[in-house]
Amino acid sequence: MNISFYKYQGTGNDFVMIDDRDEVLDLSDISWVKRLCDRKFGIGADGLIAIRNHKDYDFEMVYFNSDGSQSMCGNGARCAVAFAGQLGIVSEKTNFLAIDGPHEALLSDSIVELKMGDVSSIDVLEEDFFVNTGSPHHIRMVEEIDSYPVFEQGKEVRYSEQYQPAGTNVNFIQKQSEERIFVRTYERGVENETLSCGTGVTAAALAFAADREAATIQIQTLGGELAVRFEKAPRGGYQNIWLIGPAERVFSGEIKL
Ligand SMILES: N[C@H](CCC[C@H](N)C(=O)O)C(=O)O
Repeated sequence: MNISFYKYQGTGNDFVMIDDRDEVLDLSDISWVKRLCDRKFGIGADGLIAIRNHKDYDFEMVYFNSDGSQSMCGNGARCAVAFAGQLGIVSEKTNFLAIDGPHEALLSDSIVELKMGDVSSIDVLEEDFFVNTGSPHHIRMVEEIDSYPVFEQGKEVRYSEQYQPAGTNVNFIQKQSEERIFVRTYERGVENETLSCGTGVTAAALAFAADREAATIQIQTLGGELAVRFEKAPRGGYQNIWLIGPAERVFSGEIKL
């Protein structure tokens, strides 16, 4: 069976996007997901997203990491909103469903503002932090982030005993100012450093500015610039968390499944 696909990227986190509203894809068999994401034998991507109809929302996004595992993906969700705009499913505002629940998003030109789920707590782990922003994230503040061994250190934390069996994503942060951080991420399910991670920079911004009533943090990643806005919730935790940045179509094609 041949299928059409689009390739999108959000600050260098890249995805195969498929309009599966006619539900022809077998989402229970992940072998084709891994092949399409393979950078030598397939299209090549950090992840793959299938868009499906849903009776209660504009659309549903089903996200797969390149190893076939599923999770919430912030950059992928921003790209899904841009793709839904391209398909004419949404215009400026949308409500869609992802694995971690419903999300609101705003689309203007190639900028997508994505409302993330509320965060109930930030766990302090000696020098580090842990935050779940729809997917799990370990956060470590470092100096000299340019030369930091992200792959080696990220892999060690991702497979450490404390996170077995599910594992975690691992984000390294360097403070650049009170309002700006540089974030590099080792991503679970990609099992490598990615150029950016949407749920990761959201977790990093919350951990960095955890004591503020409200904040907008600019985040530099290897793949481009993102911003995260949030406020403290009255009964603890954080709410009105928005992930903001570009989402762009790179190319389209057809491939044999
Ligand atoms: N690898 C992550 C999911 C994708 C996260 C990242 N691509 C994002 O933009 O949030 C995980 O397995 O939890």
